[in-house]
Amino acid sequence: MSKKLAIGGDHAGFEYKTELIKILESEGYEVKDFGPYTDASADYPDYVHPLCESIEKGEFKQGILICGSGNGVAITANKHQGIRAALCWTEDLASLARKHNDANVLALPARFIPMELADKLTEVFLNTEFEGGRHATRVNKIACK
Ligand SMILES: O=C(CO)[C@H](O)[C@H](O)[C@H](O)COP(=O)(O)O
Repeated sequence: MSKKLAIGGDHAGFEYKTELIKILESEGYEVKDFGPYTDASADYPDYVHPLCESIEKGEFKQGILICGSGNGVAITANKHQGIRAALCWTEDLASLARKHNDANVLALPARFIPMELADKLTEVFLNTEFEGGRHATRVNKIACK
C-alpha cells in the first residue's frame, strides 16, 4: 500500500487531524493536509471535495476525513463516484470497511471517540487489505455512472 495519504476535515476534527499527521509522518507516510489549517469554524465540503477529487485523479489512493460526528465528511465524500467513505468508530468497522467495501476514505467522528482510538482505527484501516471475491462483485456495482 502506498505511503502517500490525504487528510482533511473541519474545525471539529482539526486537533485530531494535527495529531494524526504527526503520528503518520513519524511512521513514514507522506501526508497532504487539505485543511482546514486552524480550529476556526469551517465548512467541511470546502475541504472534502478537493481531497476527494485528488483521490479520483489518482494522486492519492486513500484519505482520512475528520469532523465532529464523521457524518458531514462521509456524506460529502460519498457524493463522489470514485469515493467509498466509511464512518468508523470500532476496530471491526475499520477492518470490514477495507475487507468488504474496499473503502478508500476513512471518516472519523472526533467528538465521539478518544484520540487513541482515532489513531488505532487509522492504523487498522491503512493496514487491512480488500478481500475481493464476492465483495468485488458488489463493490463494482456501487458507482452510479
Ligand atoms: O457535519 C457534521 C455533522 O455531521 C460535523 O460533525 C461538524 O463537525 C459539526 O456539524 C460542526 O458543528 P459546529 O457546531 O459548527 O462546531
